[in-house]
Amino acid sequence: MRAMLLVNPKATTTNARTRNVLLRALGAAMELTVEETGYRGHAASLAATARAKGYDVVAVLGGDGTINETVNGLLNPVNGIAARPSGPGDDGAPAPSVADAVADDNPSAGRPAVIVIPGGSANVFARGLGLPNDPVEATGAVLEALREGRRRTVGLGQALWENESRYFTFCAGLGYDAEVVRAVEGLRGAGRKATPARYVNTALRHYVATDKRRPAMTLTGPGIPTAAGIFMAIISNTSPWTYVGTRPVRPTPWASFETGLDMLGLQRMGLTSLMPLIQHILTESDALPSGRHLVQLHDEPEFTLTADRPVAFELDGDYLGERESVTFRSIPNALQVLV
Ligand SMILES: Nc1ncnc2c1ncn2[C@@H]1O[C@H](COP(=O)(O)OP(=O)(O)OP(=O)(O)O)[C@@H](O)[C@H]1O
Repeated sequence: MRAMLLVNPKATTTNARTRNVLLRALGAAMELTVEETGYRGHAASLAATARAKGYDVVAVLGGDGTINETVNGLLNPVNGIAARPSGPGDDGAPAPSVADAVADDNPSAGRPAVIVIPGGSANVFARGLGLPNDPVEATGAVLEALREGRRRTVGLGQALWENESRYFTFCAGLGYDAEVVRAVEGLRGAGRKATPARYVNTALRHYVATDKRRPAMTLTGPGIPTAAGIFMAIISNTSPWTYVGTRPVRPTPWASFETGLDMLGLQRMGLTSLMPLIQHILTESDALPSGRHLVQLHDEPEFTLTADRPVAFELDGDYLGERESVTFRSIPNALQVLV
């Protein structure tokens, strides 16, 4: 089995020691090529190369940002760069190969499988797959999966806007949540670490500044009742949405890698509406949050959020600018993960 290991040396909890442990452990089980990412977007082009060269596996030691780039590289084989597809299942790639054609029913079969070793700050995708949030322990779990030939096929989300599209592994967001991601990215650019406390503090401070009077967004979609007056929306491909330390945060508790996309939209941003919601999503309850100011979707193949002015947009915790319309699609059976 041939594997390419992508290491982001700049990821929050990645260091030379874990890198060496992983190298030795995976190297004993597979024929391993190691590549360090040197800049933003590098993981996407390396993953696209791994797919083009017929690697069986792409392993990632890094955070959710590096995983996201890797997945986009695997699904958009031209240097990992996406063009806006014209219809469902068309990912802007060149004509399908024989392997792709064989894999029609299960598109994941035509691509390298993925190994995820958590090396970032939150590691939501790895933890959502049930891996321990420790790189050495996660390596042990992955080696066991390799020995037992275990792999899981997961669906992905895809966001499409203007002339671009991008896949996401666990979430996307429009509005307040993306404003907080943008603010934390600004702090990281100034040299601060992205700790759970920093996210919570930034969210609390930013709450004062966010627009709580004029909702910008409207939800539409095939078979979905139109809902206007939405301030913020969380789009989920799995649950939990994120973690505060070890505590899972579950605004869309029914979301899963095996179903379509879920969404939670907020039509009120006042504290009296937010406090019970925050309390609910921090519990382990499988019940959906309740309230007349909430717009909820479960297991949907496609929907669109349109805004009457540009709103902040994030995808897998990566800030992607301000947008006025984003369509979200579920891409079933997109990826095989050794887990
Ligand atoms: N050598 C590098 N120097 C600077 N940035 C890099 C380098 N390699 C990758 N990156 C970028 O760093 C970003 C963040 O990395 P990554 O997600 O792996 O770790 P993290 O930020 O610590 O984790 P999390 O995403 O969970 O917060 C990625 O989006 C990637 O584009």
